[in-house]
Amino acid sequence: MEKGYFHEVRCLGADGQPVISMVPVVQELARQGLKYLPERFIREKMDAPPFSSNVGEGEEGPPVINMHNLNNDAEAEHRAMELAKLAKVAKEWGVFFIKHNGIPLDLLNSLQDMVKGFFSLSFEDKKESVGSYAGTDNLGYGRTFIKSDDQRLDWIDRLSMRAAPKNSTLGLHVWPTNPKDFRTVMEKYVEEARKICDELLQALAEALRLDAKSFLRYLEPSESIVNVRVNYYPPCPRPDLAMGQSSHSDGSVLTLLAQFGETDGLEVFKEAHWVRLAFPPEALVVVVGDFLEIMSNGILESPRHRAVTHKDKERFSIALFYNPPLRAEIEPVKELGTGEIRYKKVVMGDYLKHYYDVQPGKGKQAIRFAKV
Ligand SMILES: O=C(O)CCC(=O)C(=O)O
Ligand SMILES: [Fe+2]
Repeated sequence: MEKGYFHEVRCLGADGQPVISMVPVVQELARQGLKYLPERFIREKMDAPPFSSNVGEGEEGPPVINMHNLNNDAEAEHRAMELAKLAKVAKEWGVFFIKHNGIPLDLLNSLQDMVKGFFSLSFEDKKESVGSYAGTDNLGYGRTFIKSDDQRLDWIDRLSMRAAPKNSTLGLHVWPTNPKDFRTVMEKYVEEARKICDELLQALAEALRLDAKSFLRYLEPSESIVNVRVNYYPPCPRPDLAMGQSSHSDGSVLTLLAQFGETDGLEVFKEAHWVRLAFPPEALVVVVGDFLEIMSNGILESPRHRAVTHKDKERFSIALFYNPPLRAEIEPVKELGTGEIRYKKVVMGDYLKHYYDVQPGKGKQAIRFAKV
């Protein structure tokens, strides 16, 4: 391989012993203008991208939810209609767009400047800006879900941080110090995003005719956990052979996804097809996570989803994962328990440990841990 920049990732070698795997920094490969795809990024046929179909707003894609109408002050009739729409899309897709979400446009623009500012730094400056990698490889600047030295790699670089509870550093220095305002801006965004998640969790419970607090009661503001992950997919020499992010479901209650610009890339698995979602301008995406699947006794299912890459275009997405504290015990809502109970009570921390143990898995492997 060319003169290289590498993420050093602790994982297991062929003999099962811990090794440091040298994972190429994808952005640096793209900066070198590679014309071919290095072998470690070539995917097996089965999960290669070509089986996708494209859908946009108003076609067969998931309808856009208008947050104005979900507001408690909205006209009763409008609210009831929006709740019905929400129930339908959440059940059928497990993923949907929201508009009129109340996040000021200038905040989203500043966030974009911060994120792009960080990724425009040299590799050395990024390392200096972030300070340290996480002990496990799921926080900090680098790579997630590298399990073995010979694993096929996604075409992605990442920056992951814990944004709540506030000031929970876990002893890590994962917040960039350059750009200077990165943390302040991201924390402002997280504050707004969290309000949206709370409103949605209340609305989802009502949409399923449950007590409004059924899901929210796990997410006490001072204790709940917000992890933010910036996904950067640089231009890729062979999008037909590579994957930006492999098929997975999210280890969250809800995930709120923002992307910059209109370059698509998110695909959802529905009725045996990968469906490429076109982002309406200024919309955010909401993804049902594994914990909401458990709480709703499978009435809502966390969708398998993945991200593809483009030949000449880069793409950024910001995923915000919203979760109760690690000691919380999650179980199907009691009111749903009149029929068959399909999920066991799980401790958040135990489930997440399992989730990280099986990732990168084949789609929805982790949830089996919670199935009765
Ligand atoms: O980049 C995307 O659109 C998908 C990101 C995602 O699914 C994740 O980070 O969990
Ligand atoms: Fe995801």
